[in-house]
Amino acid sequence: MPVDQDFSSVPVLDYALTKDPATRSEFLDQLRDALINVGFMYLSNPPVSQDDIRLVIEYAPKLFTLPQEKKDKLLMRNNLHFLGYTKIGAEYTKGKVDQREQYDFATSYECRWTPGDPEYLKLWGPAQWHDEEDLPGFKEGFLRFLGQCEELSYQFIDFVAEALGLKKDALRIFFDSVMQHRAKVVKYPPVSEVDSNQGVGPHFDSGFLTFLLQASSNNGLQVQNLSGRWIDVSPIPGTFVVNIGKALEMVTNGLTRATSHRVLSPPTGSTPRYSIPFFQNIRQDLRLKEILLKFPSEVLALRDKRGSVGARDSVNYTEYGDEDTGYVSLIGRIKSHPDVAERHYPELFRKFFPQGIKANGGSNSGY
Ligand SMILES: O=C(O)CCC(=O)C(=O)O
Ligand SMILES: [Fe+2]
Repeated sequence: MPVDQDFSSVPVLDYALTKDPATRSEFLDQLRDALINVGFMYLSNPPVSQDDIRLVIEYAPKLFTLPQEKKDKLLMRNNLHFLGYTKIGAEYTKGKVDQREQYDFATSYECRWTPGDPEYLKLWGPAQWHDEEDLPGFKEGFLRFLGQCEELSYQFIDFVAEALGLKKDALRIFFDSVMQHRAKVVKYPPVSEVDSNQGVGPHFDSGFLTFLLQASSNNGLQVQNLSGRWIDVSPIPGTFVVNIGKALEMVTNGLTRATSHRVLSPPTGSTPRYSIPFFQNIRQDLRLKEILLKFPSEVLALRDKRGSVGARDSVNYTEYGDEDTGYVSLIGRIKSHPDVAERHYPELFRKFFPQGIKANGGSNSGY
């Protein structure tokens, strides 16, 4: 694509347009363009209660001001499902330490792994929560918020199918009737308080769609355009930022773009930045290469007009296609959280960290 047609800002799509038959196709046209050419968009007027959005944003800083020993009780290192609290310094992207503190939560789910099953079934299981008296109302409010994000993620995937010229329910084959999706609450301290400005290093998300709430007014999130330039995604109150993961890019044959993104730490003297991403998972037992979706030629022509996207700073998900999606996700988690892997997945840990954690660090985020 000629550089003058490359994106220099992230488009804003208004979900209210989907409600009226007269404006629905306008939404689908904007969505198609954003999916193919940008890979990122803001979504205004999302079907998620603004009261619940305000509620989870209000709780975000409180999760981190709890005494350290309370946070440590929920350490992800002690959790088979990679759920819980991660201190600064324990997470890596492309072998470099990310300067962020975070909790990984998830929608409700009981682990289904039993001996003899694939190990990746251990990835899904119950989240860890603080005692009710330490954060009254948080668990209930956050789960209510996650339920709405989940519903939005299914509605949105149907719009993605339609925008790409597929049947409305064509992408539903990637979901089981019972699924687990994940979400995080993240804190990025100012650069003066941490070791580098790598809030999170350049990466692609791994699943289908990500819905991100920017929970403070700080800049910091950036996406890489087709020519490799970093573009700011400044917070717009009341919106979600929606982006595409590697799995969706793969099943759409590169039609939709998983776009490389990163977060720079807030500058010295700034308040911390907070964010709340929701990650839409897909079934764990699929091999993406075996699933062929057929797109209309006029839609494929739009991809060809865009051209192929050159190498990005991010790591790749080359395993997708040949392995079960659950295994690919597990590898992503192992590389991002080697301390969890060392404890709960010793064989895979040795495979990916033959010299131990310190020698080669982790290698990607993926979430
Ligand atoms: O915090 C953000 O704004 C982005 C986080 C992100 O990209 C991720 O965790 O995958
Ligand atoms: Fe991400």
